[in-house]
Amino acid sequence: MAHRALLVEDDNAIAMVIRTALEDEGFIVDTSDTVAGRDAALSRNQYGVMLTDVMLLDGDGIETLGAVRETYPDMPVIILSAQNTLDTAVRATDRGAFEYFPKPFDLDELVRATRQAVESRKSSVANVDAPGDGLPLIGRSQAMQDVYRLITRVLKNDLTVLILGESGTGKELVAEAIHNLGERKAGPFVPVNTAAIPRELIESELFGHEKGAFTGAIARNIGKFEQAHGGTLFLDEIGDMPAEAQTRLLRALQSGRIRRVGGSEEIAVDVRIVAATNRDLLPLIENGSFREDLYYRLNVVPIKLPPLRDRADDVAPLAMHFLTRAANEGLPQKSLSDEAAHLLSQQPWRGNVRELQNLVYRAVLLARKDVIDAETIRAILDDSPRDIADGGNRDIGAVIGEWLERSDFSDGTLYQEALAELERPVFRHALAKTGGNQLKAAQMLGINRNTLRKRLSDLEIELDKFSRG
Ligand SMILES: Nc1ncnc2c1ncn2[C@@H]1O[C@H](COP(=O)(O)OP(=O)(O)OP(=O)(O)O)[C@@H](O)[C@H]1O
Repeated sequence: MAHRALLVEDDNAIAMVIRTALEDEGFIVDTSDTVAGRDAALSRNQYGVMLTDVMLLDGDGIETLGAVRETYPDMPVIILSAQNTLDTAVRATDRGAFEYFPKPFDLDELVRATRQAVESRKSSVANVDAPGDGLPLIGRSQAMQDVYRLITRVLKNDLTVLILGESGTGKELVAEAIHNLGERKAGPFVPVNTAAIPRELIESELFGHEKGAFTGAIARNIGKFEQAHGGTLFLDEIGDMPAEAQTRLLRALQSGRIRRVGGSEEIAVDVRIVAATNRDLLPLIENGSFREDLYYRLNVVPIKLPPLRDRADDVAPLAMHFLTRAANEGLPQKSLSDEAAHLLSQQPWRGNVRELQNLVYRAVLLARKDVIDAETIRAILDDSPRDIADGGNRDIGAVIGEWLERSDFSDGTLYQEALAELERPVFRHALAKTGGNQLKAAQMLGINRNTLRKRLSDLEIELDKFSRG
């Protein structure tokens, strides 16, 4: 049986393209370009699915969707939007949209979703509170649109989410958005950085301990799982979790119960798990340092955050966002010249959004005029760890050859000098990657934090070049 679809779109060209594609698929398609026309069509015919634009000639297709959903609760609605913000995506799904397609969209994917919608006839979302002031996630690139769509799919359920992406891509921000926009928002959001806790304390951190459980356990301690009861537990840097803790975590996830270290009682906990890592877990599974069964438990809904260099369109809006934020924090109000914005959009951003944020704050402090120009940006970039780190790409053999031409190293320092030449770019890369976070840098390097601090001082590496603000 042919399905009837209602297409509400005021851009004639887009309407024509979608209509043709759907008709090719066997749909009978009616079109309308206004809210009033839509309502009239709905009252005349029964539709298997409606596809609607947001901004229509006489109103907002999302704002008026609630009434449509009330009258036709079984009709799936697909939103087509040029306002590609997380807010629009959330607004759309809150009003009961089945799917959300940011423009420009992939036509094949839209047709597939339309077919799926009429076949399942399920309305994905019931009435939900307005999203409130959810955290801002800036960026309208296609890659971020995909992220927003995934986020909206996990807001009304408790599915475990695994957020993947390089350091500084916004994994924690996404985890917070899932919590703050979801149904557990009244409960606690409890982040745990599993890499930052000493190995011997991680179980007690997660599950708590009873008084006297081990030397130093002078009082009962409630772990993160129990603290997150009714809310969301955000397990960050999950790829760095020690093996024993992985086993206990898996057991807790399977049973929904935890046991405090040194305790005998099993305690039921109601938590939503959102995990994140900047490491590629598959090789860790292969080499035995990450449990495969835990991986499958966590990887129910993977959300991959793209590196900033793959979404150059997002750079300028993010920079503007940080300028506003800096001003709200009491720093001088600055704007960005077009040339400066263009220059920023061309950088490789190895430290991703965090690196951009640090740079914008430095620019705000450095710029003498109200408008941050390309020259100021260039000066910061030239002075940044990236350049110095790239210096490490020089062939170390050639460098040593040059030294030996100039000196016979009779003072016996060749070995030390050569090591320092190697260490400098390694440390700088590690610090650039972690936005100046010494703990994380030390973990990446596999050296003690105090050793790192000492070497940084010996090598006269200035930390503030890498850190925020
Ligand atoms: N899309 C975004 N919009 C606005 N701010 C962002 C966005 N993405 C990241 N940020 C900001 O960049 C900084 C780094 O983000 P976040 O801490 O979430 O990254 P992460 O991926 O968890 O990093 P790590 O793996 O190093 O812990 C934060 O200050 C965050 O607010």
